[in-house]
Amino acid sequence: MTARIGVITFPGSLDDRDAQRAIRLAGGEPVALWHGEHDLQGVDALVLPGGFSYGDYLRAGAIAAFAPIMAEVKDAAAKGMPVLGICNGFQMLVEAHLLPGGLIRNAHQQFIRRDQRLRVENASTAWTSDFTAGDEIVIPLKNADGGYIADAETLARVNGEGLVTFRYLGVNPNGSLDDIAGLTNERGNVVGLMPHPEHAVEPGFGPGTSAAMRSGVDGLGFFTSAIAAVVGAAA
Ligand SMILES: NC(=O)CC[C@H](N)C(=O)O
Repeated sequence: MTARIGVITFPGSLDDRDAQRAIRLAGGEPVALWHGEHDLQGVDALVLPGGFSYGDYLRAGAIAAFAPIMAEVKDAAAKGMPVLGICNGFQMLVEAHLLPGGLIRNAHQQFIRRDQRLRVENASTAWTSDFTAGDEIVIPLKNADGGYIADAETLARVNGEGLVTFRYLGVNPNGSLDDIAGLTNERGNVVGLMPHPEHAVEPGFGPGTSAAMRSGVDGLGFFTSAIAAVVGAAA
């Protein structure tokens, strides 16, 4: 079977096309979905892409979390469908309470764009199984509101239960608590992160300085992982 992975476009989404392309390059079939509908078109997995949904008004991701299609996203996530939120998509997942904590303005108050080193902390999620815990990857980071916050109890829980999926390496670019760059839920099907795997899927176009074996294409593993999860579940 070919895994059908939906990419939801919101008003202000920027990286939906890149996410679709990444899915195709990983061997899946991208399906374009629209925020204002209640139809997931039978997809096997979902990507909430990066961008500036609703112009980041109120808080980044806060309005998108109430978009009509989010009702179906929540149902699908509860049933175990792999859901990936990238940057603005991560902000939506947090605002929709599908992942714990919050994302606030970068500590230095500036928009940042850099090739970011990350350590894979949890390789047992639907989106990270093609990595090994401890792997270092480099993918682009570009946002204004990437500072991860949580109360002390939540922070202890995400650290203690292995829900931290990625940590920033080298520099902490935005003041995120405990260098947290990405999280998963307990079940491992919902993952969100601030950096952008969909921009590092083609040799010659992604960052070229990775210490890992997937130099320049470190983002591809996210999509191949989810495809394997979907195909494995159907077998
Ligand atoms: N690249 C993005 O998705 C940016 C997300 C959000 N608009 C921010 O600036 O934080």
